[in-house]
Amino acid sequence: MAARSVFRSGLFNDRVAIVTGGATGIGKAITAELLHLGCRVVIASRKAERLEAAAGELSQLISPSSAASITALQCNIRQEDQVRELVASTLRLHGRIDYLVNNGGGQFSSPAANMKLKGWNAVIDTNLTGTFLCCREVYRAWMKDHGGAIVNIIADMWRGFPGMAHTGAARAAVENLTKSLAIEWASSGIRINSIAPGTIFSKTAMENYKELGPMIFQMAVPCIPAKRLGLPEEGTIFSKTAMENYKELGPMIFQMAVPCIPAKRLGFPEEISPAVCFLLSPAASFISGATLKVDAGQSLYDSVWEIPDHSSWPAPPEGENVGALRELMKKLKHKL
Ligand SMILES: CCCCCCCCC/C=C/C(=O)SCCNC(=O)CCNC(=O)[C@H](O)C(C)(C)COP(=O)(O)OP(=O)(O)OC[C@H]1O[C@@H](n2cnc3c(N)ncnc32)[C@H](O)[C@@H]1OP(=O)(O)O
Ligand SMILES: NC(=O)C1=CN([C@@H]2O[C@H](COP(=O)(O)OP(=O)(O)OC[C@H]3O[C@@H](n4cnc5c(N)ncnc54)[C@H](OP(=O)(O)O)[C@@H]3O)[C@@H](O)[C@H]2O)C=CC1
Repeated sequence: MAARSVFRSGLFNDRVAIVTGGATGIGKAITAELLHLGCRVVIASRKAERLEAAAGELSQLISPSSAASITALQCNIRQEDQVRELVASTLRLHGRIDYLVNNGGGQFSSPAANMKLKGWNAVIDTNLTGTFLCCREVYRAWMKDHGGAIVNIIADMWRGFPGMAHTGAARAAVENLTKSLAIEWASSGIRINSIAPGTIFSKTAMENYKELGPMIFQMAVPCIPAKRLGLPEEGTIFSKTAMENYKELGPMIFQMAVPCIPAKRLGFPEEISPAVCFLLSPAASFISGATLKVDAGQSLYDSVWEIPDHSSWPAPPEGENVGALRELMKKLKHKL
């Protein structure tokens, strides 16, 4: 991958950053740009092999004259002891931590009614508790006395997140956590902000959704008068084999978003990393507790979640306005 940046090269010379999830997708683009700017970057996530491979690949981008370096440290951000060890190892290695990018995270798609408690907890633990633990550990071990900058990657959950209710709840909580910490830690010279990406395509992000089968069937339930899926012996929709046919639709979920994006195309990780670098940089020296949406306006526009036509709501209260509308509709019907 080629790193580019609109920022002055050397901007982050002698600075040290931890990027969780820094081996793939958005995190990898952030790491590449930080390296390009001279930063010493520690990337941290669960899959050691993928982490090492990414560190090897990204180290090729570093020019011999650069102060930049990259180190891979395995860490599951859901585990308090592992987060503590990540921070301690980074300090042993580099003696300082200037920046933390809480990018590691994710979820699966499922209607809320089908989520198991274990799945709900996995998503909350990863995105909310993991972010909290990383913030708290860098604060206690370094930033409390030396200051620093933190960026939390959240999501486009401004109108809820139907189909991924767990992540919507977790990311909204992280946005609020960002505000609390911006105030509690201001006196240490810490700035903390969030970035809310729109729909961003990367191979690893897409692979996470390869099994969309059950979701697609479940999404049909509200449209079925019986309000349940038909069984094979009833000659209708749902069967294991029918579902298998839709297993590979995962990647489509990204393409399906395009009509809802004012830019009429997907975003890419390299369109998130400059915003992260900006918020970490001295150019953002007066910005804290803020959230920057990097979504081409998607959050202001349309939603991929279809609400089927229905008449399930209680009737409106009778009165002159309801009566007037009824008369109007009757007249209109006659005209048509
Ligand atoms: C329509 C929307 C428009 C959406 C339009 C599309 C826009 C996309 C916008 C957002 C994009 C991104 O964030 S892209 C980033 C995507 N990348 C990632 O998500 C990577 C990280 N994700 C993960 O690791 C996982 O998704 C996560 C669940 C968080 C953690 O998984 P783990 O295996 O580590 O967790 P465990 O502790 O083992 O628990 C797993 C439990 O989670 C549940 N679970 C896990 N996968 C599941 C699945 N596919 N379906 C059901 N349930 C599942 C089960 O209950 C599992 O338990 P059992 O029942 O025992 O098996
Ligand atoms: N792509 C998109 O459209 C959007 C993405 N986002 C968010 O941006 C972030 C990056 O996503 P993206 O690059 O797209 O997708 P990826 O799947 O490529 O990245 C997710 C990264 O998080 C790491 N990770 C997941 N769980 C843990 C954990 N428990 N501990 C440590 N690391 C973990 C993964 O590594 P490993 O599995 O090795 O642990 C992986 O590197 C995520 O938080 C994602 O939810 C938000 C909005 C939209």
